[in-house]
Amino acid sequence: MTRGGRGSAPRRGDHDRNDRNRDERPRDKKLRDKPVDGARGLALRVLRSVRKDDAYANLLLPRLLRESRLDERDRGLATELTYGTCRSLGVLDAVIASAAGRPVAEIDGDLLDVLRLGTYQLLRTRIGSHAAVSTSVDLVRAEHGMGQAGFVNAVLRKVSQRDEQLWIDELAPSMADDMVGHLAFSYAHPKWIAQVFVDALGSVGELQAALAADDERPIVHLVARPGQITGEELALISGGDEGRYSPYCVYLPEGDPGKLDAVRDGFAGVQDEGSQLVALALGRADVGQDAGRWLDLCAGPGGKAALLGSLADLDGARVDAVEVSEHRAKLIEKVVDGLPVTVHVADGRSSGLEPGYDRVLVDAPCSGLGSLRRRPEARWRRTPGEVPALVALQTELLTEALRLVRPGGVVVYSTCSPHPAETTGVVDAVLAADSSIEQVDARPLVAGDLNEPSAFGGGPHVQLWPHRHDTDAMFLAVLRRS
Ligand SMILES: C[S@@+](CC[C@H](N)C(=O)[O-])C[C@H]1O[C@@H](n2cnc3c(N)ncnc32)[C@H](O)[C@@H]1O
Repeated sequence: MTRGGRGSAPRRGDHDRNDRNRDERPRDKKLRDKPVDGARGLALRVLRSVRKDDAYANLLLPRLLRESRLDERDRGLATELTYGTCRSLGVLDAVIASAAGRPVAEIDGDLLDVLRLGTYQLLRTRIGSHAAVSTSVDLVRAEHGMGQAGFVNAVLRKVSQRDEQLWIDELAPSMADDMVGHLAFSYAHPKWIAQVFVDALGSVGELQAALAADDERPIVHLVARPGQITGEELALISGGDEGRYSPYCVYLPEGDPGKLDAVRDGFAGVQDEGSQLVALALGRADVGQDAGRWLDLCAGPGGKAALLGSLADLDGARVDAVEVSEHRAKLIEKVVDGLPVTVHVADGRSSGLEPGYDRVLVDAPCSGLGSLRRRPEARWRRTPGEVPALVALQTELLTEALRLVRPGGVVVYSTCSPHPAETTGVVDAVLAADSSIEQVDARPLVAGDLNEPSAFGGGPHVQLWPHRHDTDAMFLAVLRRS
C-alpha cells in the first residue's frame, strides 16, 4: 500500500462524527434512528457500482457529489475514501481474506464493499480505528441487520490489530525473493503491471517512484489553443504556471477549469501535457512540401484533433479525423467546432479515405496503463490477457496509416501505455514488415525550442512518465515513408 495516500488523508477525528449529513437511513424500521455517515454512504454506493456495474469511479463520484447535500469537508472525505479504496482494491482484499480466514470470493459482495472501505480507513488514513469500525458496522446494520454487522465488526477488529506495514510484512512477497512482487503489493498494483513498468523502464531502479506516482492526483493541465491565446496569456488569466515542455501548456494547481472564461469560450481546453507533445511532434516533423492534408486516425474524443486543428488552421492545412464510435465522433465535433477538421465515423483500418496524407496521427486504442492515476479502479480491472488483441489492432491501424501517408510524409504512433508490446513491439513489427519505412528521432520534435532532447531519453522513440515528467505515460514514435 502506498504511503503517498497518507499525506492527503483526513486527520484523525476530522470525520469521525456522524451527527450530520444523514443522507442514508436504515431500511429496518427498528434501526431507523441510527444515523449512517453521509460521506461513507456515498463512497459505498460508488464502490458497489464499480464492482457490480463496472462503473468508473471518476465519472460516477462527481455526479453523486453534485446530487448530494454533503458539505465541503464531507465531499473531501467521500472523494478520498472512494478513490483511495478503488486504488487499493487488490491489496485490501488480501488483508480482508487473511483477517476473515476465507477467500474474498466467499464473502457476500455487499459486505465486501463495506470491508474494503473500512480496511482502507484503518490502514491508509489517519481516521481512528473506532470511527472506521463503527461507521462500517452502521453501514451493514442498516442494510443487512445485526448478524452480518457482527461479521464485519469481527473482521475489521482483526484488521485493526496491525498497521499497514505489519500487513505488508505478513502478506507481501519478501523483497529478497521477489522485489517486483514486494513493491507491487506495497504500492497497491497488480504484479503484472509492475513488471510492465520494469520492462519499459529497463530496470527496477525507478519502479517505486513509478508506482507511487500512480497514486498522486494529477494537477490540471490546460492547453492554450494556438492562434487564439498564448500559453503566457492563459497562465496570467488563469493564475496558473506555464508548462515545462509544451509552449501551449499551463498548470492549474487549483480551481475548476470549467469556470475559466478562456475554457468556456473555447480558447483553451483541458489536456495532459504529454498529449499536447504528441500532437506538437506531428506538427513539427519535417515533411518537405506540406500540401496540408493531415489525418487523425483514432480521434475520439478529440483532444489531439482539436490541437492539430488549431495548428492546421495556422498553416492553412485541413485535418480528417476518423473515429469508429459514433458517440465519440460526436464529442470530436464539439471540440473542433470552427476548426478545419472533418470528422468521419469509420473504422480506421478501412476508412475509405484517399492515400497521400502529409501527416498522420495514430493515437491507438490501448490498455491505458499510462494513465492509471486518472482512473482509480483501472489497475485492478485490466488483465494481461487483453493486451494481444490490442496489439493486433494497433498493428493494423499503424499499417493502414503507413499506407495512407505519402512518400516523405510522417506517421506519429502513440499510446497512453508504456507496455513494450503495445509500444516498441508494434513499431518494430511494422518496421520489419516494410523496408520503405524509417524511424525518425522523436526527441527533438517533442523538445521543440524549450527543452533539450536528452530530457526525453535515449531515442528514437519517446516514453514519458508521471514520475519523470509529471505527464501521463505517453509513448510516441515517428515514422517516415521513403
Ligand atoms: C486513445 S483514444 C484516442 C484519443 C484521442 N486521440 C484524443 O486525444 O482525444 C483511441 C480512440 O480510438 C478509437 N478506436 C478504436 N478502434 C478504432 C478503429 N478501428 N478505428 C478508428 N478508431 C478506433 C476509440 O474509440 C478511441 O476513441
